[in-house]
Amino acid sequence: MEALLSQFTFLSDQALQGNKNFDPSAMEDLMKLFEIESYKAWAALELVEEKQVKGAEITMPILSFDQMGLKDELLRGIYNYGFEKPSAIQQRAVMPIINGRDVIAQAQSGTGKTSMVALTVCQVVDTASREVQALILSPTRELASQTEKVIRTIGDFMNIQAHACIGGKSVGEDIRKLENGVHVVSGTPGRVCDMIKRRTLRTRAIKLLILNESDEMLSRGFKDQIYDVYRHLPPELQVPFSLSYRALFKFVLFFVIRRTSSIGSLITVVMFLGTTSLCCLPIFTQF
Ligand SMILES: Nc1ncnc2c1ncn2[C@@H]1O[C@H](COP(=O)(O)OP(=O)(O)OP(=O)(O)O)[C@@H](O)[C@H]1O
Repeated sequence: MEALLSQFTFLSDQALQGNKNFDPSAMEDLMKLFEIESYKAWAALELVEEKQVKGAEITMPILSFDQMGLKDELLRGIYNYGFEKPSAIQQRAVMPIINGRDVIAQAQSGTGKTSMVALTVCQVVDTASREVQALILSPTRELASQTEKVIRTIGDFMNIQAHACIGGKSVGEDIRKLENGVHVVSGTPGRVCDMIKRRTLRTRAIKLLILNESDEMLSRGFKDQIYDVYRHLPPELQVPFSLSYRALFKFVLFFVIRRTSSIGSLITVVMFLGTTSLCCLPIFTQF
């Protein structure tokens, strides 16, 4: 796997630098191999107890919200929302994100990914500052606005200010809200890009860019807009991705490689396989 990854980085660097020796078909072949190898690795890991897995750095699941070291007001918001304990994906993915890692989190629908995004954002944001510190991009208006609502509800006791920046809604209202100052923006790529270009959405304090259902965003043709947004963000940005369950991993890997080959980063992959029961297979991959 390590040899594959270094070849991957080599090829993506060639692509990024516009090297004329870059061979897209070699990249495609490598992607296929990588996918097969990854799935083999995950399938093998599924057979063993998490704590016995060797050769991969493992994040142990954190079984209660109390053990996550979250802000008191956030904990109140979580319990008030009716959550008693973290779901399986939350147990694995929340801490690595809070600890500043880029994370790829993939799990079935309804397993708590949106809530995971909401609670990590609430933890990372400093409400003493009124600048936008977290940006969440989603493929649909519904998901962007649902995410914003969960953030506002969970973050209610911390007085978090979130705004949904989505196509089809009033531009004037976006401008007014953003100029008043918000901590979090959850939006669709087109409208967010527009707000950034108008300089209404100021990006200098953004430390977290979350790509919600990133596979879906890329397959809907938002790739250029995502890169456009990304270009305007500070270089030391952290980028967690969420993926729908059946996502083709390679869409995201293209983005990850493109990003990590220029700045270097540590990615945590948290995946769940199995349709009837959840298997939790965290793998750290060093690029
Ligand atoms: N820790 C938890 N405890 C109890 N309920 C939870 C928890 N996390 C999420 N839920 C609830 O489970 C449902 C699904 O959660 P969420 O929307 O976050 O999942 P999702 O994986 O993003 O789903 P989808 O892919 O369908 O959007 C919601 O009703 C949410 O309130």
